Amino acid sequence: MPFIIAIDGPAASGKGTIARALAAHFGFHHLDTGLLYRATGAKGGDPVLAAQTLTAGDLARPDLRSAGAGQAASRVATIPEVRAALVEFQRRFALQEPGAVLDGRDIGTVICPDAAVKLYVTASDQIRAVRRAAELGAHVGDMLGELQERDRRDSERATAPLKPAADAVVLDTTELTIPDAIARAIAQVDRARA
Ligand SMILES: Nc1ncnc2c1ncn2[C@@H]1O[C@H](COP(=O)(O)OP(=O)(O)OP(=O)(O)O)[C@@H](O)[C@H]1O
Ligand SMILES: Nc1ccn([C@@H]2O[C@H](COP(=O)(O)O)[C@@H](O)[C@H]2O)c(=O)n1
Repeated sequence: MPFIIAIDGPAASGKGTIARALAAHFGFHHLDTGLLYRATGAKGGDPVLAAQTLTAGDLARPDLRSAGAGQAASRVATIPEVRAALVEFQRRFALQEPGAVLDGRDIGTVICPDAAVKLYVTASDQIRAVRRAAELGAHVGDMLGELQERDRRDSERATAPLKPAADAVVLDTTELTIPDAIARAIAQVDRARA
């Protein structure tokens, strides 16, 4: 039985940083599920058809990390048929041996409700905006508005809204360095594997 780690949380909270580090530490596969929605939004045309026909090339577009691609992703992510088109790929990915780490918004609640470890990674709005602004070379105020708008859309949508799973461990990275946040996540996984 593969070991599944589900990581959810709001935008720029540090999910991807922790997910990549856990995958490297434990030798697991990693899927950044946000990339599926970013690629769907960036493809244009009918979003449902875009999600149904995603290719490796779509996921390798160089413009997917932009704030605009994040906004487009969160709009198509409100469409139930788009989400449905992406479920099977994510669940199949999660079943790879020896284990997999998936990060997104609905991994612990919808995609992998039986995951062995569920982390809900969060941080204050302000610190997330500062970190994302540094990453993209953008203004903190612009990033703050962008993140808050996306979080609101993600939390308020009817299908698979952003929320912690009832059995998720909350990891607030506001006051944590990257190595400290990773160490806490590794400790949670070690505890579950013991
Ligand atoms: N604990 C931390 N301390 C300082 N910077 C951090 C910390 N965690 C992550 N970062 C930085 O914050 C930015 C956002 O982190 P990351 O991309 O991991 O977030 P995310 O939740 O995966 O974002 P998204 O929702 O857009 O996929 C990155 O530049 C990352 O290096
Ligand atoms: N499991 C997921 C993952 C992502 N989304 C939507 O995609 C947007 C971009 O995600 P990032 O992780 O790359 O920031 C995000 O704002 C969500 O709207 C999702 O719905 N479910």
